[in-house]
Amino acid sequence: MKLRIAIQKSGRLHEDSIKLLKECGIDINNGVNKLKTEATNFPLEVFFLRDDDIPQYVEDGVADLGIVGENVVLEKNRPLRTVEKLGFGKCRLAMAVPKSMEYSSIRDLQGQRIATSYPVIVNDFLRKLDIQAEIHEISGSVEIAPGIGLADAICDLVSSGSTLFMNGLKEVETVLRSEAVLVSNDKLSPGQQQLLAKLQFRIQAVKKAKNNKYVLLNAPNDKLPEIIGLLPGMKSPTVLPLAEEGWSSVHSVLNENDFWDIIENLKAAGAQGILVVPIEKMVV
Ligand SMILES: Nc1ncnc2c1ncn2[C@@H]1O[C@H](COP(=O)(O)OP(=O)(O)OP(=O)(O)O)[C@@H](O)[C@H]1O
Ligand SMILES: O=P(O)(O)OC[C@H]1O[C@H](OP(=O)(O)OP(=O)(O)O)[C@H](O)[C@@H]1O
Ligand SMILES: [Mg+2]
Repeated sequence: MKLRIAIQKSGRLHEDSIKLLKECGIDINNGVNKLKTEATNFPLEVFFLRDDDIPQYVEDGVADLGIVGENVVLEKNRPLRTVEKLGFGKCRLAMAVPKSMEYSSIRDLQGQRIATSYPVIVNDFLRKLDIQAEIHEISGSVEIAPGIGLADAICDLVSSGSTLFMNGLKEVETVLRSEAVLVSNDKLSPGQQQLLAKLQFRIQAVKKAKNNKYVLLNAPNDKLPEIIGLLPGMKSPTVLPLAEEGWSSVHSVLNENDFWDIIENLKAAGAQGILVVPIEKMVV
């Protein structure tokens, strides 16, 4: 018994998808131009596909799992289960118009021509806002559309915004925020569900580790109560005596989100020699 997972053959999600499997301790040899491969140390077969085709393959049961952007999952509108958000491929689907266009609200798109590769999502978005617009579906290079007179506005994926900028466009509405997700169908056998649970457990440990840092610092013993009060830790911080009398080493785990604030406070409270170390896996 095994699981079959579909990942992007090439493009924005390809490398991060492979990296995630590797970080989960799954070794796959992805030879150039090889469209199918087996993991050597986990019952997993990997298919390399165009991302647009992944939802359909998973729905049909040709693959049991897929790694794909939420934007594609929504656009393809297939009955898939989102197992886990993966924290990469973060982007937004946004409306953009030429820089010179005066834009004050979504009403300004009434009656306009909008070019997009996401007609389903855009239609749905506009319908809910009661805006009628003409949607032109194009499969790529969407940002060029206003410049060549094909459309008045576009709706496409944005992350840094540099593609919009280079094409003389400005972002005016966020339609959707997206990241890569692990999806599955509901056809998994009990044995496959167990394998999926095992994979999900590893993914969660990798994700948690990425969001946290291991922090070591030295503190004079009289400052310990204040410093320990600043540190969350997995249970509580570890305190070990230093060779030098009156000093201790304090170890803890900090979340990426409040990391800088806590570090500043630790320093102000008298912590010295603060070391911050990445965590490889984290199981709580
Ligand atoms: N600029 C970006 N920053 C971050 N994530 C992005 C960006 N652009 C796209 N993505 C995410 O990566 C996914 C794949 O993007 P990519 O541009 O590689 O797709 P594609 O050209 O349709 O590839 P394919 O050849 O597989 O059809 C998108 O569906 C989206 O979820
Ligand atoms: O805001 P930015 O950082 O500039 O990113 C946005 C661009 O990235 C994606 O295309 P990609 O580069 O993946 O190429 P593609 O057109 O081949 O899909 C997307 O379709 C935008 O064109
Ligand atoms: Mg595609």
